[in-house]
Amino acid sequence: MVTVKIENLSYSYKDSATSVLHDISLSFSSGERVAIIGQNGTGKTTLTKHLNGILTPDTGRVLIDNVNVENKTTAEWASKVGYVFQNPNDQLFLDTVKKELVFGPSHLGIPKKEIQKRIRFVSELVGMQEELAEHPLNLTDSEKKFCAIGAVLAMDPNVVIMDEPTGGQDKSGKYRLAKILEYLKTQQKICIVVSHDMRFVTENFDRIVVMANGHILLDGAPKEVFSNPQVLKEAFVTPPPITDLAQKLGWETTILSISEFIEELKKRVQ
Ligand SMILES: Nc1ncnc2c1ncn2[C@@H]1O[C@H](COP(=O)(O)OP(=O)(O)OP(=O)(O)O)[C@@H](O)[C@H]1O
Repeated sequence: MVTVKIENLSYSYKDSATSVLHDISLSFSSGERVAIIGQNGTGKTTLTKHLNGILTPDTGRVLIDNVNVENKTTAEWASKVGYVFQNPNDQLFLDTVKKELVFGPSHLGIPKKEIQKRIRFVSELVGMQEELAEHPLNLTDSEKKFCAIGAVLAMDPNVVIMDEPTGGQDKSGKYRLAKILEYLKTQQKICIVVSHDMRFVTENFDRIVVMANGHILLDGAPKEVFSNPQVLKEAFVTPPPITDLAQKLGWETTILSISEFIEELKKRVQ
């Protein structure tokens, strides 16, 4: 079990006159898959960087299992809070995929045998078992993302944060990501993902947090969130096309998938 609590967090970058995050309060509990959405520059990445101490709040605090994140360094939080950067080039720095996967757990003092076991499992989970000897620079952008995810999962953190993992992923990449999210849920991890891919978000998350201008506008289950087209418009969030179509047809039921659309259509023509 793990808990994350963000209490009245406000933040502005030192070189900026304007505040990025305004009095944000949120909490997450074990097994939750949460997507944070909202237009570019609204503070999603800035918010997630507070969860392992990359950034420190101006006011307010973040508690992981009731411990203030500020009380430890980012490196000390690594075993508990895994952070996958938006750009894998900001994260990968070794000359083989295997070394990237081994680096985290070996620095945590995990015994060699356990590390080997983890690498076998994680490399399969992220689809990198054939690329372990490759230099990360030789990987495709999609593979680099999975390598970066694998490097974080190899530390077995209870909180996993991924910034834009769907960026540059094709259908099979998104399918693999969905499988990873499913696995993390079975392990009761908290998984917080920043994404602009509304279809991926509606299909794979239990909860969606909508941000605009450093504020939380909506926070709830996908159906609840996407039943607020006016508020989403304010956040410059475009619902998945199928949801949009149903709303334009004037249906009160919030539709999130093609199968739901067909079911609703059948009811209406009967
Ligand atoms: N290191 C920085 N120094 C100064 N300002 C920054 C820095 N990083 C981000 N910002 C600014 O803070 C605001 C929020 O940025 P942030 O990256 O958190 O938004 P975001 O919602 O994650 O955007 P995106 O969806 O494009 O990733 C933006 O105005 C951005 O220009």
